[in-house]
Amino acid sequence: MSDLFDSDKSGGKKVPGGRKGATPEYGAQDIEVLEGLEPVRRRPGMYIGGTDDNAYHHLASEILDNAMDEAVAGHATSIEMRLEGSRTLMVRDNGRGIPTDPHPKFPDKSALEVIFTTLHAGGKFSGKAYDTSGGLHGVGSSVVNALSEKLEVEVARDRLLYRQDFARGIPLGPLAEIGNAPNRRGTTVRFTPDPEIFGSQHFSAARLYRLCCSKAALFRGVAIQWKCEASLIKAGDETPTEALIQFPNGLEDALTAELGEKPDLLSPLWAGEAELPLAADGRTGGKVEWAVAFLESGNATLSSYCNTIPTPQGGTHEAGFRAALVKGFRAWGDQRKVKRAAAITAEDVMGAIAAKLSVFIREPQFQGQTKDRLTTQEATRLVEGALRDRIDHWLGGNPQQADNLLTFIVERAEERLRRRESKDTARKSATRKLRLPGKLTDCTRENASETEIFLVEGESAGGSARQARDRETQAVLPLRGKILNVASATVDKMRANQELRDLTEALGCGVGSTFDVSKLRYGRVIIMTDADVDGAHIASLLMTFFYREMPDLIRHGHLHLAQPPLYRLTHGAKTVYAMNDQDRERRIKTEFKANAKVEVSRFKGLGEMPVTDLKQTTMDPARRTLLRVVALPEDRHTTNERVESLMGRKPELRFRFIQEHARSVEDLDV
Ligand SMILES: Nc1ncnc2c1ncn2[C@@H]1O[C@H](COP(=O)(O)OP(=O)(O)OP(=O)(O)O)[C@@H](O)[C@H]1O
Ligand SMILES: [Mg+2]
Ligand SMILES: [Mg+2]
Repeated sequence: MSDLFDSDKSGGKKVPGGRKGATPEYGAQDIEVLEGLEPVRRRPGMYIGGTDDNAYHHLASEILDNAMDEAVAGHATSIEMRLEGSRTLMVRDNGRGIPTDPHPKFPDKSALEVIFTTLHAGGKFSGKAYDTSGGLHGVGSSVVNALSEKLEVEVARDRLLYRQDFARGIPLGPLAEIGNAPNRRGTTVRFTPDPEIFGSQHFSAARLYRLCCSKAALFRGVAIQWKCEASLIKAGDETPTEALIQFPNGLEDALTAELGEKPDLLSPLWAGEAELPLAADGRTGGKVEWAVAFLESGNATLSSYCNTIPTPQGGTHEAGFRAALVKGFRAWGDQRKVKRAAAITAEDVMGAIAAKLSVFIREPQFQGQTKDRLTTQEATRLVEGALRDRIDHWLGGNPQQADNLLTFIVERAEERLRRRESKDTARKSATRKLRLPGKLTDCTRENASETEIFLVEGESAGGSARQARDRETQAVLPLRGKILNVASATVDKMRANQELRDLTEALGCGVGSTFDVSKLRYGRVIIMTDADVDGAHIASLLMTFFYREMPDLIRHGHLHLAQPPLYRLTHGAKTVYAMNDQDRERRIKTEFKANAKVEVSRFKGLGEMPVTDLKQTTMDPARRTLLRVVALPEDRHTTNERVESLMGRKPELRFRFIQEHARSVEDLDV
């Protein structure tokens, strides 16, 4: 195992004659296969979400969760947690005891050893030994073992006492029978997290005590005995040194305790539990339990759990809970003919409650091993289904109280609508948040008149433009090389074209008869194509599109052409850019000494131009030159005709350009 760490052995050969600083050849010898528990020690983040304080305490959760699973399955009634030193924790339960017999697949090892030394070994995959367990991956015990400097397991089972010790995941000997245990059964795990992984971190008594309280509240059938040496409790911390933690009324007790002495309740708590429908095979479908306090102050909180595992990031069970509540209040409003209740959203209800929600379901799915979010799709429907009737029933049971709550929530909804309205007008419709195309890289400034959008040709130019831009004021939208030739396309075909749709969405101002210049999201729309024939063609197509579909955009002076150079001329320290061949010759003559050997490089496209060059010459508002597009002040009808007939060749002739320098704007005949 240790030679996995030995980079000399796994390092590849150097490439002969390779570039200076080149990496060694990359081949099969670079692909490592980590065995046993090695992956856990090498990448703890994948298993416990990091190596910080949360990760450290997650180790305690894993062991406690296993004891809880045993209790929830109906096999244990009592759990003990003892903080024995700042880094040593003991967890004991009176459950069935981890199986100690030889494992069928590994006859020379006990099941216990397999569980603690093998990833993905567990009794919770099939649902035969456990119904609604928090454990499901079969990695918890082995991960804690791998990350512990030492770990001891003691199992009392079949009147015998067994024990096995480990160090950093490696057994120090086989599972041994160490005596009789006539009146005892269950599992004890004692472990010390490895400072090699966690540095000088240690357990927080307060945090562990809170963990025990929340677990006990989630399952009334268990009592948790807490013990901790007084020296391990910080000064001023009220954590007891010893306590028997039990909540006979489950979540309701826990919520009451959490709300403190004088909660600003609008009604008594709404709490209860319900069975979930039986599974197809007739086994338990699990259950849902909840406690909800409606609060005047709106200090909203929601703690949710699945199979006693906290889900701080919510998930599908919370979605079902929210849906049941909001539908319940809307239905009550309907029944009481309160029209305004239709405006209630989940946000209005959830913002008015402090609540706890706990579900027990079979084969839950979580995001990752830290299980922060429940992803089981079915949970939404199950929870909503179980709670819908219950809330109707609760509201209907006390109409006076239900009306009061409804009024409170409707007021919240109306306040929300008012807030949104005033915010909308303040933010100006021009910068309204719209559905924006995915390939748009937007700028951060809100005020439309101070921003600009670059329309560029293709992804690679888009990449350069994104790097060269000013994130605050410049947005970038890459368009696929050849856009539709709008002059010859029907309106339907044009509107179905994805590139043009993305463009329209990004601008936000609509097209044709729905065009509204006040909704334009940017002050300047800048076409930035390569300085070659293709680039000019694409620019013409775009100008024609604007001319046909958003003529006012041009009339109000929003449309511009960027002027990227085609050449870079260097001699010594001096660098000059040239727009075209003519410009190049002129500049070589005028800007450099006669007979100087000027180095000329031609940019193949914007995508190949170094980002700093692109910024300096074309994008930086302080140095660039822009052409403003102005439609010839002709009768609209004739211009239109001429555009149609000329399109595909040189429609830009139909426009006049005004050159805008960084600081001055001057008319220019092109
Ligand atoms: N305290 C215990 N009492 C009885 N059996 C236990 C106990 N702790 C662990 N086990 C057994 O060991 C198995 C492996 O535990 P482990 O924590 O590694 O995985 P898991 O609980 O199945 O899943 P997860 O990785 O999600 O926690 C469990 O499935 C269970 O069969
Ligand atoms: Mg587990
Ligand atoms: Mg395991």
